[in-house]
Amino acid sequence: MSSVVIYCRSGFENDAAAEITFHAAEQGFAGYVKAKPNTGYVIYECFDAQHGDEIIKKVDFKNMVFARQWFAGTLIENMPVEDRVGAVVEAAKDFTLCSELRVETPDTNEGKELLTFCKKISTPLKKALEKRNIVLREPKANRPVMHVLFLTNNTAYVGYSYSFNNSPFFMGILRLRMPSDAPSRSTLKLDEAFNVFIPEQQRESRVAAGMRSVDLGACPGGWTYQLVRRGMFVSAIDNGPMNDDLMQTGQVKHFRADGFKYRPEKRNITWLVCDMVEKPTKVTSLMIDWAVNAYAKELIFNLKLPMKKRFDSVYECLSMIRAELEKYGISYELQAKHLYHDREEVTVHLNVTKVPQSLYS
Ligand SMILES: C[S@@+](CC[C@H](N)C(=O)[O-])C[C@H]1O[C@@H](n2cnc3c(N)ncnc32)[C@H](O)[C@@H]1O
Repeated sequence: MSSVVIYCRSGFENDAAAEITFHAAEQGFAGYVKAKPNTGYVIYECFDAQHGDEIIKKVDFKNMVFARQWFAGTLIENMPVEDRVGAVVEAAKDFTLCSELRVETPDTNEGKELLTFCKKISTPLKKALEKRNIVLREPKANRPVMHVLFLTNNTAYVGYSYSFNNSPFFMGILRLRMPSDAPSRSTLKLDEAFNVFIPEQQRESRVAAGMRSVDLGACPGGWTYQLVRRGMFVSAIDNGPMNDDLMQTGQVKHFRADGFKYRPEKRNITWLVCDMVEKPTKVTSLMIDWAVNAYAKELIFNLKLPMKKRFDSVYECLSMIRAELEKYGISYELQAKHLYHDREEVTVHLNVTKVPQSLYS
């Protein structure tokens, strides 16, 4: 496979392009990017036909911030309208047996118009692929996922991703229902972050009732709502007005204070979340301070992106975190993602797994 197809939010093609170029080069691969503004995807063309497959194995998908999904594939153009199924099957004939088929489109208005067609073709296509032993009848773990990304009704990229290194979601999008009693739509960002960053089998223990948390820039309370919903006690820091129903739960204490100055009295906070609108490097420095001083164990925060050089800005902040934590000998896991519910921002998760006690005692 000579192409890597990367899905992103429409308008972020340059950032997704810069990101795949960076990671491919870091792993020693050479190629070039084809990207058009507002198409919702970019293509990384490898100089060596084998490299598409190797890139989606060797570059850790968790390190891709702007990519919602990716796969290694080839472009099929001018499919005969009377036999598009045959054209896709022919393009996939040498694939390793895949566990499932996802017939997708870019997440754009044009893409949405194609979704009905995608649904319609899915059933005959799946049947034909099953017959040729390209896709299994029943999904099975630890097998590649086959993707068909329709760009028009007779043009598509056909390929596969590896289930150990991809997004588990259709079109790379986790769709969540907006709770009717949540105080703001931002609530979905934190809900999505918990779902994307914390593996399902660990969620019950790591995002648990009774934990203490701090929400910096909490008002009107969309993020606090998610913490309360999960049974946590929340210190909500903001000068603005907090949603009344949340205050009634008895789980929330509202402090009218500056989120950049507030620090907890005790080191008993599991979760720090932060949605203050400020320069990304300023928020990053604050998060580093909380991590280095062991004020919280797990942190989720948003970095509001500048208009230009968004890739550079995010990677600068991630480098700052790595450099500081490593300097202090702190063990951690760090992940950042341009979530589906994020717009001009990315969400970062920092899990501090070990802080040398000498740092804060
Ligand atoms: C994007 S809103 C947060 C929305 C919230 N996460 C929700 O889901 O409802 C940003 C909030 O940060 C607060 N804020 C900005 N700077 C702050 C600061 N220095 N200290 C405390 N709060 C701050 C603002 O008052 C505002 O309510």
